[in-house]
Amino acid sequence: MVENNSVCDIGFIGLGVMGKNLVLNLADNGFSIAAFDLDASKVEDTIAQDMAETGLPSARVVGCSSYTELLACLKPPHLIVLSVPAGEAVDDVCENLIGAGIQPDDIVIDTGNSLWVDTVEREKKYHSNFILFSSAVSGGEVGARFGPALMPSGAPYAWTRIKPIWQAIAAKVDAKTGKPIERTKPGEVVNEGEPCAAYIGPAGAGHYVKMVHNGIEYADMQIICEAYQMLRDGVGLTSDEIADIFAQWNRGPLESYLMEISVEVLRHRVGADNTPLVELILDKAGQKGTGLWTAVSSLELGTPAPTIAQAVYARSISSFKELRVTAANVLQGPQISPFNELDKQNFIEQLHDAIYCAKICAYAQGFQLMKLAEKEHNWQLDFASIAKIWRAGCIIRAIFLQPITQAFARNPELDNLLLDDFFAEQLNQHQLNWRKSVANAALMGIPTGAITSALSYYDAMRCASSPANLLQGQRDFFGAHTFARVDKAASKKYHVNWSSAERDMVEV
Ligand SMILES: NC(=O)C1=CN([C@@H]2O[C@H](COP(=O)(O)OP(=O)(O)OC[C@H]3O[C@@H](n4cnc5c(N)ncnc54)[C@H](OP(=O)(O)O)[C@@H]3O)[C@@H](O)[C@H]2O)C=CC1
Ligand SMILES: O=C(CO)[C@H](O)[C@H](O)COP(=O)(O)O
Repeated sequence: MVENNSVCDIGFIGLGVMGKNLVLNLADNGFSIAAFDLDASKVEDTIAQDMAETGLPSARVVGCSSYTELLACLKPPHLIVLSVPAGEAVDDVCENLIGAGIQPDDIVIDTGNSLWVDTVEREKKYHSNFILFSSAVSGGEVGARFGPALMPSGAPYAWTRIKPIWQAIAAKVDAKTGKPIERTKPGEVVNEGEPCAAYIGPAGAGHYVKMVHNGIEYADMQIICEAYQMLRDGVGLTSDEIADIFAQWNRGPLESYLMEISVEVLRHRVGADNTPLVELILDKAGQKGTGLWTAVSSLELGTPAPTIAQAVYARSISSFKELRVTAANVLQGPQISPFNELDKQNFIEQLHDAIYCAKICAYAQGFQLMKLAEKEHNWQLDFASIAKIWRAGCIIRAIFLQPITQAFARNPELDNLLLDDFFAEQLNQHQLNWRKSVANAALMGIPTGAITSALSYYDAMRCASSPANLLQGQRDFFGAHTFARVDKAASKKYHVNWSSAERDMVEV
C-alpha cells in the first residue's frame, strides 16, 4: 500500500479517458503511481475509482496537486507517463516539468497520439532536460484499463527500463491461436500469453506506426459503415436485421472488434419508444487528425493508400450535412427495385466478400506505407511484430491479424500483402463477388468510396500495363517533361518537339 509520502515507481500526468484507465491498469499490475491532472476533480475521481474497485480503505494511487509534488513522490531517476492531447499540451507539460526540476536522466513517456515528426523534434528539443520516449497506445478506454496495444519507440536505454512495465500492462495474445486472452475484471491481470508491446524503433517510429494503425482503423470503420448503408438503403433492412448479419459475419474471417462493437451500437435502443440509438445519432463524423496524417504521409511518400484517404474524405463529406440535404432534393439517383429473397441473399453474400477484399487492400496499403516510411527514415520495422501487437488490445484487433503476422513471418521483405500466397488466394476467390457488390452500389446510387477505391487499387496493382504511357505523352506535349521508352534503357529520357511540323524525337 502506497502512503502519501512514499516513493512511487511512476508519475502519471493527464487523467482523462485514457490516463485514468492506464493508471488503474498500472496499479493492478503492482506499480505504485503518483498522479496529477490540471483538474483536481479528475485526481479525486481516479482515487475514488481505485478504492471502489479494490474495496481497500486507502488508494494505490497517490494524488498530486502540482508538477513539483509529482516529482517529489517519485523514485529517481523519475519515470513519468503523459496522456494528454497531441500538440501544444505535450510541450506545455514538458515545460512545466522542466520548471518543476526534472533531471536529464529522467524519462518522460508520451502515450498520446502525437504527430510523429513532433516526437522526433521533441526528443532533440528536450535532450538536455530529460529523455523523451514515446509509446503510442491503442485500445480506447477498455484497452487502457485491461490491456492496450503499445507501440514504444525512442532511446533503447529508456526501453530497457520501461519494457517490464509495458509488457505487464499490455494486452496478451495466445501464441498458438493469435486470439486475445481477455480478462476485464479489475484486479484480474493477464500474465500469460504474448504481450502486445514491442519496441518499434527510434524516436517517431512508434507514433508513425500508430498513425498508420489509425489510418487503417478509419478505412476499416468506413468499410463497415458502407456495408451498413448498403443493407439499410439498398435492401431496406432494419438496424436489428443489420446487427444480425454483422453478428453472423463476426463469426468468420471478418471477426473483429470493430464488427463486434458495430453490432452493439446497432442493437442499442433508447427512450420510451425504444428507438435504435443509431437512428438518433447525427450523421456527421468527427476526426482528430491521425487518419488525415496517414493519407498525407502516403501522398508525400508517393505510395498509394486510396482506401485510407477515401475514409478521411467520407468523414469530410459527412460533415457537409446541410449541403447534402440540399443536394438530395436537387440531384437524381436511380430507382431501387425491390428484392426477392434470393436476390437479397446473393446481395448480402457479395457484400460480405466485398468487405473482406476491401479490408485486405486497406491493410495492404497501410503496411506498404510503413515499408516506404521505413526506407525513407532509415528505420528497421519488423512487420510481423507490428501485426502481432495489433492482434489484441487495439481498435483494429481482428482474427485477420493472424494471417498478416504469418505472411510477414514467412517473408519479412514482402513488398505488398496482396502478393502473399494466402491473401492472393483469398482475393482471387472473392474478387468476382466484390465486383458485383461495387456494381450493385453504383446501380443503386449508394456511395461506397472505400470499398470501391479498394477495388480500383486492386485492379491498378495487378495492371501490368497502366495508362501512364498516355499521361507521360501529355506531360511531354505541354511541358516538355520527357518520357522513358519501353524499347530503350529506362534511364534514357526522350522528348518530342510537338510544336514543330516534323515532331521529331530527341534523346535528352
Ligand atoms: N480516447 C481514445 O480512445 C484514445 C486516445 N488516445 C490519445 O491519448 C491522449 C489522451 O486522450 P484522452 O484520454 O481520450 O483525452 P481526454 O481529453 O479524455 O484527456 C486529456 C487529458 O489531458 C489533460 N490536458 C489537456 N491539456 C493539458 C495541458 N496543456 N497540460 C496538462 N494537461 C492537459 C486534460 O486535463 P483536464 O483535466 O484539464 O481536461 C485531460 O486530463 C490523446 O493524445 C489521444 O489522442 C490514444 C488512443 C485512444
Ligand atoms: O487513437 C485512437 C484509437 O486508436 C483514438 O480513439 C482516436 O481518437 C481515434 O481517432 P478519431 O478521433 O480521429 O476517430
